[in-house]
Amino acid sequence: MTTQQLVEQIKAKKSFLCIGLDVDLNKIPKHLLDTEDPIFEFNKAIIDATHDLCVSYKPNTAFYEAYGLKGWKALERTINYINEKYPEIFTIADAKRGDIGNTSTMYAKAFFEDLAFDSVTVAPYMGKDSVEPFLAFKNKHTIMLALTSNQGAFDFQTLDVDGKELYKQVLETSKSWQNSENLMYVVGATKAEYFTEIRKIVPNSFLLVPGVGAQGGNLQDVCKYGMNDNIGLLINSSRGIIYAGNDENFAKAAAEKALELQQQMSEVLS
Ligand SMILES: O=c1ccn([C@@H]2O[C@H](COP(=O)(O)O)[C@@H](O)[C@H]2O)c(=O)[nH]1
Repeated sequence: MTTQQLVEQIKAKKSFLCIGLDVDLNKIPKHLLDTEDPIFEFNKAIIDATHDLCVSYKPNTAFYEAYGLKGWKALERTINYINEKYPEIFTIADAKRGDIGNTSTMYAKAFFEDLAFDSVTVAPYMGKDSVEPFLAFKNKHTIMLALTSNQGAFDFQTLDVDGKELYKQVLETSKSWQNSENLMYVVGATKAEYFTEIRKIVPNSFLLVPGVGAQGGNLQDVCKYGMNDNIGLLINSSRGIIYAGNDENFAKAAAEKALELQQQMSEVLS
Protein backbone atom coordinates (compact mmCIF):
# COMPACT_ATOMS: atom_id res chain seq x y z
CA MET A 1 0.00 0.00 0.00
CA THR A 2 1.28 3.49 -0.79
CA THR A 3 1.30 6.28 1.79
CA GLN A 4 -1.13 8.19 -0.43
CA GLN A 5 -3.62 5.30 -0.29
CA LEU A 6 -3.33 5.31 3.50
CA VAL A 7 -3.98 9.06 3.64
CA GLU A 8 -7.02 8.70 1.35
CA GLN A 9 -8.44 5.97 3.60
CA ILE A 10 -7.93 8.18 6.68
CA LYS A 11 -9.82 11.03 5.03
CA ALA A 12 -12.63 8.78 3.80
CA LYS A 13 -13.16 7.11 7.19
CA LYS A 14 -12.36 10.22 9.26
CA SER A 15 -10.22 7.95 11.34
CA PHE A 16 -6.54 7.31 11.95
CA LEU A 17 -7.22 4.51 14.40
CA CYS A 18 -5.08 1.38 14.47
CA ILE A 19 -6.55 -1.52 16.41
CA GLY A 20 -4.06 -3.84 18.07
CA LEU A 21 -4.91 -7.53 17.77
CA ASP A 22 -3.04 -8.75 20.85
CA VAL A 23 -4.92 -11.95 21.53
CA ASP A 24 -4.51 -13.55 24.94
CA LEU A 25 -6.44 -16.81 25.34
CA ASN A 26 -6.89 -16.03 29.05
CA LYS A 27 -8.79 -12.86 28.18
CA ILE A 28 -11.03 -13.78 25.26
CA PRO A 29 -14.66 -14.87 25.82
CA LYS A 30 -14.83 -18.44 27.12
CA HIS A 31 -17.29 -19.68 24.45
CA LEU A 32 -14.61 -19.14 21.77
CA LEU A 33 -12.29 -21.63 23.43
CA ASP A 34 -14.57 -24.46 22.18
CA THR A 35 -13.91 -23.51 18.54
CA GLU A 36 -11.12 -25.05 16.46
CA ASP A 37 -9.18 -21.79 16.09
CA PRO A 38 -10.18 -19.43 18.95
CA ILE A 39 -7.53 -16.79 18.12
CA PHE A 40 -8.72 -16.44 14.53
CA GLU A 41 -12.42 -16.54 15.47
CA PHE A 42 -11.81 -13.74 18.01
CA ASN A 43 -9.91 -11.63 15.45
CA LYS A 44 -12.47 -12.24 12.70
CA ALA A 45 -15.32 -11.04 14.91
CA ILE A 46 -13.37 -7.95 16.04
CA ILE A 47 -12.33 -7.11 12.45
CA ASP A 48 -15.85 -7.54 11.01
CA ALA A 49 -17.24 -5.28 13.75
CA THR A 50 -14.61 -2.51 13.53
CA HIS A 51 -13.17 -2.33 9.98
CA ASP A 52 -15.18 0.78 9.06
CA LEU A 53 -13.96 2.66 12.16
CA CYS A 54 -10.23 2.08 11.79
CA VAL A 55 -7.64 2.26 9.02
CA SER A 56 -5.16 -0.25 10.37
CA TYR A 57 -4.78 -3.48 12.34
CA LYS A 58 -1.63 -4.30 14.28
CA PRO A 59 -1.20 -7.84 15.52
CA ASN A 60 1.73 -7.96 17.91
CA THR A 61 3.48 -11.19 16.88
CA ALA A 62 4.40 -12.02 20.51
CA PHE A 63 0.75 -12.90 21.14
CA TYR A 64 0.87 -15.47 18.31
CA GLU A 65 4.40 -16.80 18.79
CA ALA A 66 3.46 -17.57 22.40
CA TYR A 67 1.04 -20.25 21.12
CA GLY A 68 3.55 -21.96 18.80
CA LEU A 69 2.41 -23.37 15.49
CA LYS A 70 -1.30 -22.80 16.15
CA GLY A 71 -0.56 -19.16 17.02
CA TRP A 72 1.44 -18.60 13.83
CA LYS A 73 -1.29 -20.28 11.76
CA ALA A 74 -3.88 -18.00 13.37
CA LEU A 75 -1.71 -14.98 12.49
CA GLU A 76 -1.53 -16.19 8.89
CA ARG A 77 -5.31 -16.71 8.72
CA THR A 78 -5.84 -13.25 10.24
CA ILE A 79 -3.64 -11.37 7.74
CA ASN A 80 -5.11 -13.37 4.84
CA TYR A 81 -8.63 -12.56 6.04
CA ILE A 82 -7.89 -8.82 6.25
CA ASN A 83 -6.13 -8.74 2.87
CA GLU A 84 -8.94 -10.63 1.13
CA LYS A 85 -11.98 -9.06 2.78
CA TYR A 86 -10.74 -5.53 3.63
CA PRO A 87 -7.79 -4.84 1.28
CA GLU A 88 -7.95 -1.08 1.97
CA ILE A 89 -6.75 -1.67 5.57
CA PHE A 90 -3.09 -0.91 6.39
CA THR A 91 -1.59 -3.90 8.20
CA ILE A 92 1.27 -3.77 10.70
CA ALA A 93 3.22 -6.78 11.95
CA ASP A 94 4.44 -5.53 15.32
CA ALA A 95 7.47 -7.82 15.48
CA LYS A 96 10.29 -5.39 16.40
CA ARG A 97 12.86 -7.21 14.25
CA GLY A 98 16.33 -6.22 13.02
CA ASP A 99 19.59 -8.19 12.69
CA ILE A 100 22.65 -8.38 10.46
CA GLY A 101 21.75 -7.68 6.85
CA ASN A 102 21.16 -11.16 5.43
CA THR A 103 19.04 -12.11 8.44
CA SER A 104 17.01 -8.89 8.19
CA THR A 105 16.31 -9.74 4.54
CA MET A 106 14.77 -13.04 5.66
CA TYR A 107 12.68 -11.27 8.32
CA ALA A 108 11.49 -8.83 5.66
CA LYS A 109 10.55 -11.69 3.32
CA ALA A 110 8.66 -13.42 6.13
CA PHE A 111 6.46 -10.40 6.86
CA PHE A 112 6.25 -8.67 3.45
CA GLU A 113 6.17 -11.66 1.08
CA ASP A 114 5.03 -14.77 2.94
CA LEU A 115 2.53 -13.04 5.24
CA ALA A 116 1.92 -10.01 2.96
CA PHE A 117 1.80 -7.36 5.68
CA ASP A 118 2.05 -3.72 4.56
CA SER A 119 4.55 -2.91 7.29
CA VAL A 120 6.69 -4.30 10.08
CA THR A 121 8.15 -2.72 13.19
CA VAL A 122 11.94 -2.83 13.64
CA ALA A 123 14.41 -1.89 16.36
CA PRO A 124 17.18 0.57 15.35
CA TYR A 125 19.86 -0.68 17.73
CA MET A 126 21.87 -2.58 15.07
CA GLY A 127 21.90 0.39 12.72
CA LYS A 128 21.71 1.10 9.01
CA ASP A 129 22.57 -2.32 7.55
CA SER A 130 20.02 -3.99 9.82
CA VAL A 131 17.16 -1.73 8.63
CA GLU A 132 17.94 -1.08 4.94
CA PRO A 133 17.00 -4.66 3.89
CA PHE A 134 13.43 -3.91 5.04
CA LEU A 135 13.41 -0.55 3.23
CA ALA A 136 14.25 -2.20 -0.10
CA PHE A 137 10.68 -3.52 -0.48
CA LYS A 138 8.55 -1.28 -2.72
CA ASN A 139 5.26 -0.03 -1.27
CA LYS A 140 6.07 -1.67 2.07
CA HIS A 141 6.77 0.34 5.20
CA THR A 142 9.29 -0.10 7.96
CA ILE A 143 8.22 1.34 11.29
CA MET A 144 11.25 2.00 13.45
CA LEU A 145 11.18 2.45 17.22
CA ALA A 146 12.09 6.07 18.03
CA LEU A 147 10.68 7.03 21.44
CA THR A 148 8.69 4.21 22.97
CA SER A 149 5.70 4.44 25.31
CA ASN A 150 7.18 2.56 28.26
CA GLN A 151 9.08 3.91 31.28
CA GLY A 152 12.26 2.17 30.10
CA ALA A 153 12.37 4.59 27.16
CA PHE A 154 14.28 6.87 29.52
CA ASP A 155 17.01 4.26 30.13
CA PHE A 156 18.65 4.80 26.71
CA GLN A 157 16.47 6.68 24.23
CA THR A 158 16.69 10.07 25.93
CA LEU A 159 20.38 9.81 26.89
CA ASP A 160 22.63 12.58 25.62
CA VAL A 161 24.87 11.39 22.78
CA ASP A 162 27.24 14.06 21.42
CA GLY A 163 24.96 16.84 22.68
CA LYS A 164 21.73 15.32 21.35
CA GLU A 165 19.28 12.79 22.75
CA LEU A 166 19.69 9.32 21.28
CA TYR A 167 16.15 9.12 19.85
CA LYS A 168 16.85 12.35 17.92
CA GLN A 169 20.08 10.88 16.57
CA VAL A 170 18.12 7.81 15.47
CA LEU A 171 15.52 9.93 13.67
CA GLU A 172 18.09 12.17 11.99
CA THR A 173 20.52 9.44 10.94
CA SER A 174 17.78 7.21 9.53
CA LYS A 175 16.74 9.96 7.10
CA SER A 176 20.00 9.39 5.16
CA TRP A 177 19.42 5.65 4.66
CA GLN A 178 18.57 4.20 1.27
CA ASN A 179 14.81 4.21 0.57
CA SER A 180 14.22 6.18 3.79
CA GLU A 181 10.92 7.38 2.30
CA ASN A 182 9.63 3.93 3.35
CA LEU A 183 10.28 4.70 7.02
CA MET A 184 7.68 5.44 9.66
CA TYR A 185 8.46 5.78 13.38
CA VAL A 186 7.03 4.56 16.68
CA VAL A 187 6.47 7.32 19.23
CA GLY A 188 4.52 6.56 22.41
CA ALA A 189 1.32 8.46 23.20
CA THR A 190 2.62 8.73 26.75
CA LYS A 191 5.38 11.05 25.44
CA ALA A 192 3.10 13.76 23.97
CA GLU A 193 5.41 16.56 25.13
CA TYR A 194 8.14 15.27 22.77
CA PHE A 195 6.10 15.43 19.58
CA THR A 196 6.96 19.06 18.74
CA GLU A 197 10.68 18.28 18.74
CA ILE A 198 10.12 15.05 16.80
CA ARG A 199 8.13 16.88 14.12
CA LYS A 200 11.06 19.31 13.65
CA ILE A 201 13.19 16.32 12.56
CA VAL A 202 10.61 14.23 10.67
CA PRO A 203 7.88 16.67 9.63
CA ASN A 204 6.44 14.48 6.89
CA SER A 205 6.75 10.95 8.24
CA PHE A 206 3.92 8.85 9.57
CA LEU A 207 4.16 8.10 13.28
CA LEU A 208 2.68 4.95 14.81
CA VAL A 209 1.52 5.99 18.27
CA PRO A 210 0.77 3.24 20.81
CA GLY A 211 -0.14 3.99 24.40
CA VAL A 212 -3.65 5.45 24.17
CA GLY A 213 -6.13 3.58 26.37
CA ALA A 214 -4.59 1.01 28.71
CA GLN A 215 -1.29 2.96 29.03
CA GLY A 216 -3.00 6.30 29.67
CA GLY A 217 -1.77 8.35 26.69
CA ASN A 218 -3.86 11.36 25.65
CA LEU A 219 -5.27 11.42 22.11
CA GLN A 220 -5.89 15.19 21.98
CA ASP A 221 -2.33 16.07 23.03
CA VAL A 222 -0.84 13.67 20.50
CA CYS A 223 -2.97 15.23 17.74
CA LYS A 224 -2.16 18.79 18.85
CA TYR A 225 1.60 18.30 18.72
CA GLY A 226 2.02 15.37 16.33
CA MET A 227 -0.35 15.89 13.40
CA ASN A 228 0.99 17.15 10.06
CA ASP A 229 -0.63 18.25 6.77
CA ASN A 230 -1.09 14.60 5.77
CA ILE A 231 -2.44 13.72 9.27
CA GLY A 232 0.73 11.65 9.71
CA LEU A 233 -0.52 9.68 12.71
CA LEU A 234 -1.72 6.14 13.30
CA ILE A 235 -2.96 5.95 16.86
CA ASN A 236 -3.06 2.45 18.29
CA SER A 237 -5.22 0.99 21.01
CA SER A 238 -5.17 -2.75 21.68
CA ARG A 239 -6.48 -3.92 25.09
CA GLY A 240 -8.71 -0.85 25.49
CA ILE A 241 -10.72 -1.94 22.44
CA ILE A 242 -10.50 -5.70 21.99
CA TYR A 243 -11.20 -6.56 25.65
CA ALA A 244 -14.00 -4.01 26.15
CA GLY A 245 -16.39 -6.95 26.64
CA ASN A 246 -15.91 -10.64 27.35
CA ASP A 247 -19.26 -12.28 26.71
CA GLU A 248 -21.10 -13.14 23.45
CA ASN A 249 -21.34 -9.41 22.69
CA PHE A 250 -17.59 -8.79 22.84
CA ALA A 251 -17.30 -7.60 19.22
CA LYS A 252 -20.10 -5.08 19.68
CA ALA A 253 -18.41 -3.78 22.85
CA ALA A 254 -15.13 -3.45 20.92
CA ALA A 255 -16.89 -1.55 18.14
CA GLU A 256 -18.38 0.86 20.69
CA LYS A 257 -14.90 1.61 22.10
CA ALA A 258 -13.50 2.01 18.60
CA LEU A 259 -16.36 4.36 17.73
CA GLU A 260 -15.53 6.56 20.76
CA LEU A 261 -11.98 7.01 19.48
CA GLN A 262 -13.08 7.41 15.84
CA GLN A 263 -15.51 10.17 16.85
CA GLN A 264 -12.75 12.03 18.69
CA MET A 265 -10.54 11.68 15.59
CA SER A 266 -13.33 12.87 13.33
CA GLU A 267 -13.68 16.00 15.49
CA VAL A 268 -9.95 16.67 15.30
CA LEU A 269 -10.04 16.29 11.51
CA SER A 270 -13.00 18.62 10.95
O1 LIG B 1 6.47 1.92 22.39
C1 LIG B 1 5.69 0.98 22.19
C2 LIG B 1 5.83 0.11 21.12
C3 LIG B 1 4.90 -0.87 20.94
N1 LIG B 1 3.87 -1.03 21.79
C4 LIG B 1 2.90 -2.10 21.49
O2 LIG B 1 1.63 -1.49 21.19
C5 LIG B 1 0.57 -2.22 21.78
C6 LIG B 1 -0.11 -1.39 22.86
O3 LIG B 1 -1.13 -2.12 23.47
P1 LIG B 1 -2.19 -1.49 24.53
O4 LIG B 1 -2.96 -2.68 24.98
O5 LIG B 1 -3.04 -0.50 23.79
O6 LIG B 1 -1.41 -0.86 25.62
C7 LIG B 1 1.20 -3.50 22.31
O7 LIG B 1 1.20 -4.46 21.28
C8 LIG B 1 2.62 -3.08 22.63
O8 LIG B 1 3.53 -4.15 22.59
C9 LIG B 1 3.74 -0.18 22.85
O9 LIG B 1 2.79 -0.28 23.66
N2 LIG B 1 4.65 0.80 23.02
